[in-house]
Amino acid sequence: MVTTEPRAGHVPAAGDGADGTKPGRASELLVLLTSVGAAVAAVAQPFVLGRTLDLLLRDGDAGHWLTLSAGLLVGEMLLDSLTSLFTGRCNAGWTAAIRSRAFAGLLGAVPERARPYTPGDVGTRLTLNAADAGSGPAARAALAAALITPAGALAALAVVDVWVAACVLAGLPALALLLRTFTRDTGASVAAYQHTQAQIASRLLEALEGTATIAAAGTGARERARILAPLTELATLGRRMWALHGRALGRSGVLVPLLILAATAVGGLRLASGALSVGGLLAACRYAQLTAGVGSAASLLGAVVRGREARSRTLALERMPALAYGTRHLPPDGPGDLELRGVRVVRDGREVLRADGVRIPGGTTAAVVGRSGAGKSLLAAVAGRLTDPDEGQVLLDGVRLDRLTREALRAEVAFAFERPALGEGTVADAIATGLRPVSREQVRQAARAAGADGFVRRLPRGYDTPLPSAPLSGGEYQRLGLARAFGHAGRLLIMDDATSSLDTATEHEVDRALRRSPRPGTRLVVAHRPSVAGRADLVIWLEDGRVRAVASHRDLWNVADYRAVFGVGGNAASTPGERPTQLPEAEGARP
Ligand SMILES: Nc1ncnc2c1ncn2[C@@H]1O[C@H](COP(=O)(O)OP(=O)(O)OP(=O)(O)O)[C@@H](O)[C@H]1O
Repeated sequence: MVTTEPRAGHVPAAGDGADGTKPGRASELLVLLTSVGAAVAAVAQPFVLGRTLDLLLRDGDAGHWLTLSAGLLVGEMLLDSLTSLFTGRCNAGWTAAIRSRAFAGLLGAVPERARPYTPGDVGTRLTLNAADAGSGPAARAALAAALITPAGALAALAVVDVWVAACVLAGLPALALLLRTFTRDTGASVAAYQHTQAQIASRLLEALEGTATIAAAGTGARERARILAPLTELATLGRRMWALHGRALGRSGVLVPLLILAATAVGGLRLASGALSVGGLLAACRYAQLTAGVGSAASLLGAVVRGREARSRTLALERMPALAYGTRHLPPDGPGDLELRGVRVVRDGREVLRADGVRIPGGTTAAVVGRSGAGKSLLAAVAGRLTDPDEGQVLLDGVRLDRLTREALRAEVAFAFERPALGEGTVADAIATGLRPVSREQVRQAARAAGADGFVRRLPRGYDTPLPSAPLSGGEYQRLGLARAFGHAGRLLIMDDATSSLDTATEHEVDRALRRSPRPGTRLVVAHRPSVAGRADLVIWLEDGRVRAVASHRDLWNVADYRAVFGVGGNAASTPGERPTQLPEAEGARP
């Protein structure tokens, strides 16, 4: 049975309650309650104030109406302050939850699916967009309350004087139209603005990664222009958003006073005809003002629209497809037999890998060899289930990888990459990080096997040196990545270009140390050097995504096409089986 890994969005993320409840929900409710309370107080005020005025004019004593007026005023102020407080808490809670869910979605996704998202784009989604999305719920609650005020005010106005109410009602469609146009236009601009922001961040990060290349090529000015190119568009979009805001405010700035003026005029006529008291006129004018205040919802509406667009960007990370895991475990003490059966990988409608009947006996080392783009990394990814093949199966000790539990898979299959991501802890942390706890002694052993112990001990604080302050070369960093993989290796270790920065002698030492390990396991090594392929027990030779041969390096070396993979020409026999020619001495390995 195959179970689906709990989706990132369903995993209680940092900031969620222990029961998985949404962190901002309580604050969101409080924002709604306090802003509704403030709206009710605002709607009640004109009526109470008008009544108080009438009583004062008539008797000179308004009694408890005066207290009620003061109470409503103070109450509204208090509720407004509480709304601000809860809005801050609500925004922070939602932002944290949205960010950690998006992050969890990204980390749990099939790496293949995460590839199109550049680091800059991801950074923008996790920072700016998460914050905008986190402000959305409170803005929505405030907007709902903000609509209560004009609706309530209109109803109260109808009670106070139906003619003034009719006058205000006649002007409302123009205000509604204004808000509708604003929402529509802002939505499109905000989406484009957020996209362009991400574009600039992506280009900046790309350039930061390639500073050495840029400096060497002297292309700094061109690079700067490339990064800043979308800035013109960003500025245009920003100006357009401000123009939309300005236009909405300007139009409502004309419309609202006109509406209030008309309502006051009608109220004045009603007062003159004796149909309305002085207090009634005061209340009617205030209600007209509150009803027309619907135009002020524009800024809240802007925040809601911005939040909605930003949320769709964080959801794209949160809902990335995750690998499904099974419920099976591997047979204990299995040798690590690996088999690829009818494997086919298709990308963009093109078959990029086909491997059928490829068997790697447990405890042996297999080198994956082929020209650039032949499918080596893809085969390594499929063999360790970083991605699933579109067809076929991969079996480890007879069990399909996709039937294994996540723990069984990751405990028994370790990866080492060309550019490992080791975090910002100490050197010891970098090696020890993994599914299983690793003792200090095991950290040292792994480092020794990876040829890292010597340089680590020369670091200012040895294994306790924080990585960001450790002056490491590319090859040394790579050896720490190897040490981590060795420290956690189960029955299958996959090394994808993981020794590319090592000199041949060090690489040879690493290989020897691995062979001496008490449980060597099976190793799949993506190899670019004949020396590595020469030391492997067998070679999987890939050509244009297909397995051209599985044989020993010694046998394959007879084939001119195979030698050409390593850039070695010569007129040796071009079919396997003939006597092998010698490897170049410089590579230090003979088949
Ligand atoms: N996500 C993808 N979308 C489209 N094509 C892809 C994708 N992943 C891999 N490919 C294609 O599959 C082929 C094999 O890629 P792979 O990275 O496995 O090559 P490789 O042999 O490891 O190359 P190199 O030695 O240069 O690293 C390439 O043509 C590559 O463009």
